[in-house]
Amino acid sequence: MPGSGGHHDSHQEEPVESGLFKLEALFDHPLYNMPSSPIPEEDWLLKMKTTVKASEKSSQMWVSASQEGYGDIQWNSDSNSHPPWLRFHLGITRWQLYPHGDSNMNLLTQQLATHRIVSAVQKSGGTQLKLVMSFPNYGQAMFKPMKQDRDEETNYNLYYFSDFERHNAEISAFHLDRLIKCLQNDCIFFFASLVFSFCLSLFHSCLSLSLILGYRRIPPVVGRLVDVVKEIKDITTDGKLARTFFKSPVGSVCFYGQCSYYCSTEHAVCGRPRNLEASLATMLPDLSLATRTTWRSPWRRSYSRSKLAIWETEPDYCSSVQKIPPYDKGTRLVDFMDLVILDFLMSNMDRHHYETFEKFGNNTFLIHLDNGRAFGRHSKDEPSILTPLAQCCRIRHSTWLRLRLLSLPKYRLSDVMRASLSNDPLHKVAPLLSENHLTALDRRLKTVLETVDRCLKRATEDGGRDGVLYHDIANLKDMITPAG
Ligand SMILES: Nc1ncnc2c1ncn2[C@@H]1O[C@H](COP(=O)(O)OP(=O)(O)OP(=O)(O)O)[C@@H](O)[C@H]1O
Ligand SMILES: [Mn+2]
Repeated sequence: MPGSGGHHDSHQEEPVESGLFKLEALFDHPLYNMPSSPIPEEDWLLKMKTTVKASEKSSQMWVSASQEGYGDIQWNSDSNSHPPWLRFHLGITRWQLYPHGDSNMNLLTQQLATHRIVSAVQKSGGTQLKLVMSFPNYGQAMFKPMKQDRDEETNYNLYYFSDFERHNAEISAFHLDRLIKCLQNDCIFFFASLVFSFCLSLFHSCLSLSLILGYRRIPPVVGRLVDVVKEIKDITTDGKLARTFFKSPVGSVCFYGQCSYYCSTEHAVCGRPRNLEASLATMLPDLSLATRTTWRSPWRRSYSRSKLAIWETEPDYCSSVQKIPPYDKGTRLVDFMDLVILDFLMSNMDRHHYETFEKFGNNTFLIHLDNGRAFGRHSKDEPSILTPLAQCCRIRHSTWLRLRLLSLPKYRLSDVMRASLSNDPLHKVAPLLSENHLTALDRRLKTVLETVDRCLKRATEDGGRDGVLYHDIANLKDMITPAG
């Protein structure tokens, strides 16, 4: 469905404060407070060695490192002494990157936003310029610089595969992911009668957490104003990066690095005159500790100006995907639909691959990395992103209920997103998403719900809705219907 040409719909822009109340109310809703069963040993991604022999101590990475700028840190197995990034790593499970209401998130994001940057080197591999930054406590973050003003729309003549990455898209995707993500397998089985008392006990701790409350498939991302001289040029050990710094005609400090897209004088990123907006994403555990599997999206675009992908011409494409592992079993197909919905809402056409942690095999959540090409246009929607949902007509029940919740005025998606994003440090510089983008979210949410409605209608005529809704919350069904 084409967009409304950029003009606002009838509802008035909400002040952030009332949005914050909505956000609190949303996070207080039972759909966002599912008690989980204890996590079995094999469902943790990493394990800390609890006993370290004195003889082994010196070989421990964080004890032996003596790089300049790093503090002398003594960590032991007591998790209170762990820095937030390590706690984040140790909290990753088969079904989510971090738990709901995780108090560690506040500290983690705060450190990303403020801690001294002791190293900044280019990330090898990616197609566009990005840096890996390190902090005194050995934490690391992926840095993506600002390339486009908030109100600017990507040129309509640019193909999705030539679009550039946006720092505010990375930040906004993280917030959106927290808001719409579904419940995970480990939360499915619980006693309905316990839910409300449990939620009540969570209520206070939820309220006291003003920041990130956890949706869990995108590593935490924050915005930060970086001094490109002090925090990159002066400290980098990456000679190739350092050589690309220059002063622009108006005296701004710019650099462009080395990569296969947009790394040239013409596409340099520039400070004002030295301050540059950027996104910093928490790094996942190193691949040597937790290997990841990369999966090609079955609905991948052709990445060609002229060719179409099979799914664009084959209406029955989903039935063949559903027969192929891992989409034939478990939650993979509905997890993929969750990703599709996220991508449609933020208009990300660049989801060619997704990753999972190898340790968990086929039975695990999908990591939603690389969201930089989202939020490029607000005045146009891209219905083809929803094709998998339209073709498969399959969605997690919990996701569908949450989406309905977010379509109600009481929890309106644009309002809770505005409020959530107001917690980011860069909000002070300018709102992370312009009003037009927020309005687009509500419009697109309506389209998603209409797509599911069409599926349900067709299924009801054919004899049952079970083919559409993947029942992950059967017990709660009657208690949490948003309309109720
Ligand atoms: N937070 C993160 N922690 C660890 N690794 C990450 C993180 N974000 C991205 N990566 C890895 O870095 C690589 C490049 O990141 P990203 O996909 O964002 O860049 P890109 O330039 O768009 O790459 P591509 O062109 O392959 O899509 C990816 O392969 C991904 O596995
Ligand atoms: Mn990419």
